[in-house]
Amino acid sequence: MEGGDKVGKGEDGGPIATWLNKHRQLYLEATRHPFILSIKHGSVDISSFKRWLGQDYIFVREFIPFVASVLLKAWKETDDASDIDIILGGIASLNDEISWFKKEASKWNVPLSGNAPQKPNQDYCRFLESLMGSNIEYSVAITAFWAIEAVYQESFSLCLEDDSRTPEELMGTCQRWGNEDFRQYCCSLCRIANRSLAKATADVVRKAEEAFVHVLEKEVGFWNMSYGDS
Ligand SMILES: Cc1ncc(CO)c(N)n1
Repeated sequence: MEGGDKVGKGEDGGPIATWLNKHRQLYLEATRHPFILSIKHGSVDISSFKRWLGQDYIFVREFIPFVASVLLKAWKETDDASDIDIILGGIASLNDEISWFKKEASKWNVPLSGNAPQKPNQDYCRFLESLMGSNIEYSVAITAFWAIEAVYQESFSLCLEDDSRTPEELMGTCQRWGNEDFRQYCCSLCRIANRSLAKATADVVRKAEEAFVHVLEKEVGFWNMSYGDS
């Protein structure tokens, strides 16, 4: 099965399906990274996993205000109340996620406080911040939001496929983002983004595509950071 088809298209086509084709190579780099494949194949280096865990906690803490900013834009710019419900659901699951990170970090002896963000993480967080301003259109922000969630969904669901040899102690991590509910949630975000883009000007659509590409690049950088040695 081709990667982008599962969480990408939603049911209504739209620009996102086109972008997934156009940027397929980069999308695959982000969703089939050697780090994820090493989890799937059972050969993952646990120190890489621990580095990813510590860094991702820092990222998720930054991701919360970003999602809050998307919620605010939705409230201002859309007349569809279900957008708010779906984004609010995302915020609720981030609340669970923070607790999960704390539990998981203590299980692996990964310190969470005083853990400095590495360069690719800083770059990614700065990019998130650049999307939080009120000058950034809802279509652009919701597209980035969808892409950020979709990369994790697509990546971790690979580790749950029947042929995977994911280590038992990493199954919880893979299920967190690879599960069916999270996939559905990503599909909802994709539909919202497509619908919003359908009403946007050509200039905004172009900016949203750019944000999508940036997310993919930042995700690759983030995986590389976890995977590298030291
Ligand atoms: C780097 C990164 N991208 C996406 C997600 C999904 O929430 C995450 N937790 N971390």
